[in-house]
Amino acid sequence: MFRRAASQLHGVGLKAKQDISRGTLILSGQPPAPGSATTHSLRPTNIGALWQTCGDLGWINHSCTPSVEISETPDPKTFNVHAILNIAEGEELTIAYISPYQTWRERNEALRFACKCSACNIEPEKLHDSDLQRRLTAWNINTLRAFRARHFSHLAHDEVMGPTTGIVRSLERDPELGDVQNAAERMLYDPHRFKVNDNYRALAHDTLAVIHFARFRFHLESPSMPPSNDLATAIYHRSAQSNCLEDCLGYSHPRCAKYRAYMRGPGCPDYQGVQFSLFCPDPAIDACNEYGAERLLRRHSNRPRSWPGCWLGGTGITGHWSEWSRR
Ligand SMILES: C[S@@+](CC[C@H](N)C(=O)[O-])C[C@H]1O[C@@H](n2cnc3c(N)ncnc32)[C@H](O)[C@@H]1O
Repeated sequence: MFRRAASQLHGVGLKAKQDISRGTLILSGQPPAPGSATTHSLRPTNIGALWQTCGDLGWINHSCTPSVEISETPDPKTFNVHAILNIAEGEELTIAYISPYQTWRERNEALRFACKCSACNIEPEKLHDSDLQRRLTAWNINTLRAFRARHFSHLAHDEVMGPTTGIVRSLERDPELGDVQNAAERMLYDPHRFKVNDNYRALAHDTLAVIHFARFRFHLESPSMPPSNDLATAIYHRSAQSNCLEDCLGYSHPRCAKYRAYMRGPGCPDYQGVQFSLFCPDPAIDACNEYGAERLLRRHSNRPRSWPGCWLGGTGITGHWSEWSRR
């Protein structure tokens, strides 16, 4: 999948022998026994002992916008290296030796060598924005981690996704809920975002799912409250579990028991913001979609007119929320 080759960053590095898609397992290894010798001369970094495992890992150069990442495995004796970006054939595999969510100065001080990666060698007038973006990302990550520790450290994932009314209300009362939601949304949806690594993306995704679900539940329990702007997202996350709109929203359809709602989520290539589609698995029943959409709109007719960019799609239905509400 890769080979050793001369690098523009430093000496020898690893280069992709083929296109490698994001998420691919690139190599596995075992941390060295304490005191074992290194297999070639490496300067220690804060990846620490892992460098000493050498083999191929020891040849990966650093980048502040890395393309691979070390991930732990359930077995503490092994580690994996995954691609976190799509890597084209011939491109160098790079890893972050230090946290990339620091300013240029901080990163280069921590590295103790002059980094030659493209992020460190941008035009001087772009450096300020780049530093701000990285600081903001660090702030987002810390905010999400703190929120998670506050609310979920003691809960299993299933409990989080099916919160009791008490948990839902405690989430809704959290004074930082809006900030946390913004932090998670920036990390997931901001097209100009710094490329956060997969662990942080997953953290943002989970946190947002929980917040949306809490808001959705809160709205259902308190119909006088205006619905969250992210109802569609809540439906999506809920329906991912149940596959059924009836389970999600309490709607039933006379002819189709499997009526389903889903949102084109951020993992979808044509995702364009808060957007969702409704569809019926039976393409013959176009009316089924109309019916569901109208019910949904009727139920949420008290929502603000400014409810942003939601689309209804699926068999026979494409439209904007504001258009549908006028029908
Ligand atoms: C683990 S080695 C990587 C293999 C190294 N290229 C070699 O040929 O031995 C780490 C060393 O490579 C150099 N290096 C790695 N990434 C670099 C980068 N982005 N810019 C400049 N030097 C880098 C640094 O000297 C660092 O201490």
